[in-house]
Amino acid sequence: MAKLLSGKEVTASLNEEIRKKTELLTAHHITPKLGIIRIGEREDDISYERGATKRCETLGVSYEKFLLPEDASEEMVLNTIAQVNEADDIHGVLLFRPLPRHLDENKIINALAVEKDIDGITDRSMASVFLGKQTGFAPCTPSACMKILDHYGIDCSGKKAVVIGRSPVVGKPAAMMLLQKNATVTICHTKTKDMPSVVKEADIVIVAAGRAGVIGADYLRAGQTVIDVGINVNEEGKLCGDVNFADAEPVVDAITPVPGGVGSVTTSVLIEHVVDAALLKAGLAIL
Ligand SMILES: Nc1nc(=O)c2c([nH]1)NC[C@@H]1CN(c3ccc(C(=O)N[C@@H](CCC(=O)O)C(=O)O)cc3)C=[N+]21
Repeated sequence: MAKLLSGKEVTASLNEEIRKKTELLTAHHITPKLGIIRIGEREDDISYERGATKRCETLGVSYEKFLLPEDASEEMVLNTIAQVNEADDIHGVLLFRPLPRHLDENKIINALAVEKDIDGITDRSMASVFLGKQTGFAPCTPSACMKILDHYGIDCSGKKAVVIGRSPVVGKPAAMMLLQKNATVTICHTKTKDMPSVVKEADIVIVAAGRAGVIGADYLRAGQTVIDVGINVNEEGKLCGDVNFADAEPVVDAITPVPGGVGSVTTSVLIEHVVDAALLKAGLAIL
């Protein structure tokens, strides 16, 4: 039976740190504020938004939503970004991805002020992750994976790590963060040959495949730590990961559940980044 890596436990300790930081801000009459830009009505954007606004409320962070229709023009979106960039009271911005197909994602993302880019989506933020520098915020989801490994004292140095998925939001930055922790890193993707045997070699597996339950026992072995990034809704309407939990759990050493794993930590990291952005702006912290 695997050790359960509870996101709730990591979230609880992160929330403690966030509270200390908001107290410092309050002492300086500053309320940290999150700006949320959502284009359209995508179900997973809305569930992330619901989680984030709820967490804002419990942690004393304010927020403002900027909701645009699915068919919003590039000009409308760029105007909204200019508005949040200029808003003196907004410290960090969450712009949901992917954007609707008719929009130039690269142009829009890079219009966001880098100091407000708390989900590390701009090229400049991403470059700091790839260069191992702390000059911007790292994307929240791979950061949440690292927080879970740190919290449970899972040492990556010299270990074989496999990341399944190469998306700019999760897979690629996760691989760079594992490299920063001195792991030997392999990235698997849809063109990888004989993925099960590659994944079996790993000591640490980060799964961001983007498809429900696709990683089963044939990919896994005893001794592994498995971090499941997937948040999918199955036929019964229940949340499930990219790992087939029932198959994996009896085999591996440690695994994150879904729900209650990476997703809940991601939301806390997002709020921590808003608070950090407010501290940085006020000169109360340095990166
Ligand atoms: N720029 C950008 N960054 C993202 O990270 C991003 C995005 N766009 N677009 C949408 C997807 C989807 N996504 C979710 C995160 C948490 C829950 C979620 O359900 N969270 C629950 C916990 C779920 C659990 O316990 O596993 C909560 O926070 O309470 C859902 C979906 C992020 N994404």
